Amino acid sequence: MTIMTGAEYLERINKLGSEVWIAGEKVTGDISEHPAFKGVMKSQAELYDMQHKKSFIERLTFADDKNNQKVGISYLIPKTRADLEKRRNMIQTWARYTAGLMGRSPDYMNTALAAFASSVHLLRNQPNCFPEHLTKFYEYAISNDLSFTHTFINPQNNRSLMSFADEDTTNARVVKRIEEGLVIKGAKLLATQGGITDEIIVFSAPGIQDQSHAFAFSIPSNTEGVKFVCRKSLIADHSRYNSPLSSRFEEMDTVVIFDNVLVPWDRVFFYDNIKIANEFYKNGNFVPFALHQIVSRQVIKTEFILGVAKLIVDTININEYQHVQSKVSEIIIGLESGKALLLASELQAEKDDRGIMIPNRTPLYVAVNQFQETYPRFIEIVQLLGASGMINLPDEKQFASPIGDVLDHYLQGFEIKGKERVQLFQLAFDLCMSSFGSRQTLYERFFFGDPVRLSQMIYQTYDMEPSISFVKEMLNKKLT
Ligand SMILES: Cc1cc2nc3c(=O)[nH]c(=O)nc-3n(C[C@H](O)[C@H](O)[C@H](O)COP(=O)(O)OP(=O)(O)OC[C@H]3O[C@@H](n4cnc5c(N)ncnc54)[C@H](O)[C@@H]3O)c2cc1C
Repeated sequence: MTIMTGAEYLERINKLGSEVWIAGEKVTGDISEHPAFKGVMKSQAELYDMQHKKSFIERLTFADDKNNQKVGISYLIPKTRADLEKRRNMIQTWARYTAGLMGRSPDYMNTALAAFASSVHLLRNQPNCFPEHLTKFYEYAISNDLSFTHTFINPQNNRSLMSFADEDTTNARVVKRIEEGLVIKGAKLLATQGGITDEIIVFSAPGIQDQSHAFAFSIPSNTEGVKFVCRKSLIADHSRYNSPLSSRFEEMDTVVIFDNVLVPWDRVFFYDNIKIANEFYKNGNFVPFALHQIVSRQVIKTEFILGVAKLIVDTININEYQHVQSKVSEIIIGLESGKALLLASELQAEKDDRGIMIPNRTPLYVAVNQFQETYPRFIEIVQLLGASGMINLPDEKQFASPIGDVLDHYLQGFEIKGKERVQLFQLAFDLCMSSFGSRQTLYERFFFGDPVRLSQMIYQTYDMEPSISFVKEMLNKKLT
């Protein structure tokens, strides 16, 4: 097999029949027909179909000569700056289709797996590490265009620095090491799209101190004992007019429970190695490659929010007010900064010893940390511009009813009919005020981790020596 079609994705996930719990019931039958999943699975399927369309094939795939097949660029391990540009174009093409609202479009985890595979050297000759399993699995994933979710965060029961002193009864951990593989028991807090992907990649949370928590592996989502427990669905309505975003892009978040799950050895990448667990992500290529994907998507999302803001401004004709212009400019500044930081990461990319082109992580760290603050502000700006228009939104049925013509008249905007104006504001509501929109804000606030610790990471990893020397030189300079 080579690149997957949408129909193949749907068929595969339905066939898996993973254990998914929602509203107190186990999903039975085709999950792609379930009201909570059908929108997002359809969108995901459409992304896969794009890989086959003449107009997108060049942007989304490359020829893997070794295996004589077409492969999604999301799996590409870049060797040149041109490869990085190709990656950016692929990510942004898919992101444009979802307005950047699907943080777990397939490229996110494909990129992560490619990053892991390009860091296998860190596992070589280390205790309890299996670099060959990772390489083989990466090739298998490419050949089958596998879809993934991932989970690493532990349940939020005790975040104290001393939590390791308590007995662990909740976190997913290795409870047995047997001939067939590892046995995992416990939970991981979050897997977005849990239960609607082929596989789940599971790895340790940062800063672990217990050997039994130090692992990385991938298993099929329907592995015996794996349970995905959903939150409530955030789809208000399946009508594209009433809920244009949540009806298509509500990804679902799940708690993942491992009930004595057997992970076969050939799927274990490492285990019982605290040093590797803490260093593999930090020193490998995961951070720069994942961040390059995230920032590429966030740029498209910002472009979308700018469009929403400007259309609201035009629709109620508030262009002339200075504060309105300043507010829209804030979004423009965010957009242009994001684009510049993304390009800076590519321009400053360097090849590592193995010839892999690594985008510079510093501008990407800055971009993602900045977005954690600016995204909620962009949402606030749309609310401030839209005002009461954000809430007074008759639905599609009202416009189709005998009162529709009257509404069309009284709810008209500047040079636009009522139904069209309300459609725009429905979209703004879904982006900023619906349950779906609120989750989007939380998502971006915590994308790639807690903003507090992310900014600390920038402090800890930034090379400030040139600035220090600069000041020291200035202090010692004698006047002539
Ligand atoms: C919508 C959404 C989707 C997500 N999807 C996924 C997914 O698919 N897979 C996945 O694995 N994860 C996912 N996550 C989890 C995400 O990675 C985490 O939210 C993020 O890493 C922060 O961790 P936490 O939520 O456990 O927050 P916590 O670590 O519990 O933080 C809670 C609060 O305590 C403070 N705090 C805690 N510990 C410290 C400390 N040591 N020092 C200073 N302050 C501290 C934080 O600053 C914060 O204010 C998702 C999160 C959200 C919101």
